[in-house]
Amino acid sequence: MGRKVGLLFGSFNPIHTGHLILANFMATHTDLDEVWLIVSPQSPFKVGQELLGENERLDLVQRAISGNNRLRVLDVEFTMPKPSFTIDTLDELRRRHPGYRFVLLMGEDNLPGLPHWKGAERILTENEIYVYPRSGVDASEVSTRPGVRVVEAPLLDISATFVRECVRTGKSIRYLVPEVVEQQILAVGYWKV
Ligand SMILES: Nc1ncnc2c1ncn2[C@@H]1O[C@H](COP(=O)(O)OP(=O)(O)OP(=O)(O)O)[C@@H](O)[C@H]1O
Ligand SMILES: O=C(O)c1ccc[n+]([C@@H]2O[C@H](COP(=O)([O-])O)[C@@H](O)[C@H]2O)c1
Repeated sequence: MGRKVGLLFGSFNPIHTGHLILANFMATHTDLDEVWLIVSPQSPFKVGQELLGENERLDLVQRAISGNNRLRVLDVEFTMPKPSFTIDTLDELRRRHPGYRFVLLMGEDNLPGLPHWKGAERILTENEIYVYPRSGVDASEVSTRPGVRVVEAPLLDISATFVRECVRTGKSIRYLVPEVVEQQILAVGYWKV
C-alpha cells in the first residue's frame, strides 16, 4: 500500500494558525502519513478578492511549514487552467503520483457548496473525504455518504479574512499566523493601505 496523503486545498491568503493546526492534526492523529497543502491561484468561488499573487502566498506557506516533515506545499495548480477546479487537480496528482492514496480534507463549511463544484459526483464517489466540523455550520447530508468520514479536529475560529482585516486596520496578528509569516507580511507590507 502506498502512502496515504491528505489534501488541503485553499487560497491561503494568507495561511494562518487555523490551517496549520488542522493540517498537523490530520497528519498526526489519523491514518494519514502526510498532508499536502495545495495553493489555488484562483478559487472558482472567490473571484475578485484582495488576493496576493500566488507566489507570495506559496512563499508564506513554505515559511509556515518549514521543518515539519509531515506537511508539504504544492504549486501544482499554478500551471493548470484557472480558475482551479479540484477534480482536475486530483486527476493530475493521480497521474503524477500513482503510488499514493489521496484523501480530500474539507471543512463542513465547504459541504453545502460541494454539489455545485465541477465533477462533484466524481469527487464524492472516487475519493475518501475527511470532513472536520466548522463552528456555525450544520452537518450536511453529504457527510453521511460512504467514503466521507467526520474527524473531530481541534479548530481555531480564525480566517484569512480576519487576518487581512487586522493588518489593514493596524491590529496585531501575533499568534494568528506563525511568527515567520507575521514578519514577512509586515516587512513587505501586504494589505497595508
Ligand atoms: N480556522 C480554520 N480551521 C480549519 N480549517 C480552516 C480554517 N480556516 C479555513 N479553513 C479551511 O481551509 C481551507 C482553505 O481555506 P482558505 O484558504 O479559503 O482560508 P480562509 O481562512 O477560509 O480564507 P478567507 O477568509 O479568505 O475566505 C478551506 O477548506 C477552509 O474551510
Ligand atoms: O472544483 C471546484 O469546482 C471548486 C469550487 C470551489 C472551491 N474549490 C476549491 O476549494 C478550495 C477552497 O476554496 P475557497 O473558495 O474556500 O478558498 C480551493 O482550492 C478551491 O479551488 C473548488
